[in-house]
Amino acid sequence: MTKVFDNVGIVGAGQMGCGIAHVAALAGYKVTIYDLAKERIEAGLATINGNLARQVSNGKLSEEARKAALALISGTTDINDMAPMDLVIEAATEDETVKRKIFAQLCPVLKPEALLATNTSSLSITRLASATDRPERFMGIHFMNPVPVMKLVELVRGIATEESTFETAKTFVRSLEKTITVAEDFPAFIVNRILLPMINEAIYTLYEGVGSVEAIDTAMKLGANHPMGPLQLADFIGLDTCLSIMQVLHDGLADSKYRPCPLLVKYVEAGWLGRKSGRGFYDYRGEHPIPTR
Ligand SMILES: CC(=O)CC(=O)SCCNC(=O)CCNC(=O)[C@H](O)C(C)(C)COP(=O)(O)OP(=O)(O)OC[C@H]1O[C@@H](n2cnc3c(N)ncnc32)[C@H](O)[C@@H]1OP(=O)(O)O
Ligand SMILES: NC(=O)C1=CN([C@@H]2O[C@H](COP(=O)(O)OP(=O)(O)OC[C@H]3O[C@@H](n4cnc5c(N)ncnc54)[C@H](OP(=O)(O)O)[C@@H]3O)[C@@H](O)[C@H]2O)C=CC1
Repeated sequence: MTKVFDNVGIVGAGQMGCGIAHVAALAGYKVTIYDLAKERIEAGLATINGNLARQVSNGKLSEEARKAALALISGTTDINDMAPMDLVIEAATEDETVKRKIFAQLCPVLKPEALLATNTSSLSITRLASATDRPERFMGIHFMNPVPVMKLVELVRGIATEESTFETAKTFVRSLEKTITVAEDFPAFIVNRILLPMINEAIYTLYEGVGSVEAIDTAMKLGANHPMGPLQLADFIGLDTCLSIMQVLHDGLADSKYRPCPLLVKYVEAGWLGRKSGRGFYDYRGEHPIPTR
């Protein structure tokens, strides 16, 4: 597959940043992951290594390809290391203030011709672009979780995104062997506009006592053939991210049907963010996940 450039920077060594680094390195890009804390980066690199090793043991990847991909990935806590990047994908926390602050620090470091993209799940691309020095070279490249497995990437242009930026992003995503869908710049785009209200409704179903965590997840897995139950999926996405997306839908579309369930708010306030914090609708701290309700 044709590579469009060599150096890809990722901001945020969370589950998405690491997943994007994983697939980009497998496609031959030199990847640098930036995050605030050294421990985050170390944990992220360990996760990538584990996921690559699993692909080797499943026969999906050769040992040589695993080693070659790992050798292409490095981590940094110094934003100045983003200077040589041709494309930077921001995959930090789903919070507009956090993302704006990152762009303010990142833009002066980048080459003028570098492309900047965000993996945001919901936020306005046009508004985020306005917080950069390059709205014409800025757009949404929205990967799905888990990135190494999910085939889709949503591409979202802001009002100022140039056609050449969009074309380069398409070539980049195709070089990762992902399928593209194009969404307009409306709150939460396509996948999350449809998926998150379903998850929020599952949380209301729990909140109103219609079913237990286990009943709701079993119902949707066996009754609707979903690979994961909606509460299991919410924990997998991260409850903070789910809440942020619902808030963007609620604020952006001004319709009460998007009101985040108060139980979701409570879990996030408790720091029960799902798998990444060890507890959400399930408790992951033991050998097997145990429903928390
Ligand atoms: C919030 C947003 O902005 C947008 C989003 O991403 S919304 C979320 C979209 N994602 C989904 O809806 C995921 C729904 N769940 C699924 O599709 C499946 O449960 C799943 C693919 C995650 C796991 O599938 P499964 O059959 O239960 O598990 P399993 O057989 O162990 O894994 C299947 C593959 O996924 C891989 N995998 C599972 N979890 C993984 C992870 N966290 N990271 C990387 N790879 C993972 C496994 O290694 C395996 O790979 P191979 O096929 O190469 O062997
Ligand atoms: N989870 C999902 O299923 C999906 C998420 N997304 C989107 O991808 C983005 C990342 O999500 P996800 O990976 O799940 O989130 P995570 O919480 O797993 O990771 C976010 C990472 O960003 C780091 N971070 C926070 N602030 C900064 C900063 N100023 N500079 C550098 N790094 C920072 C966090 O560090 P710390 O924890 O120390 O704050 C953390 O390591 C979000 O925009 C989300 O909406 C898109 C598709 C799917």
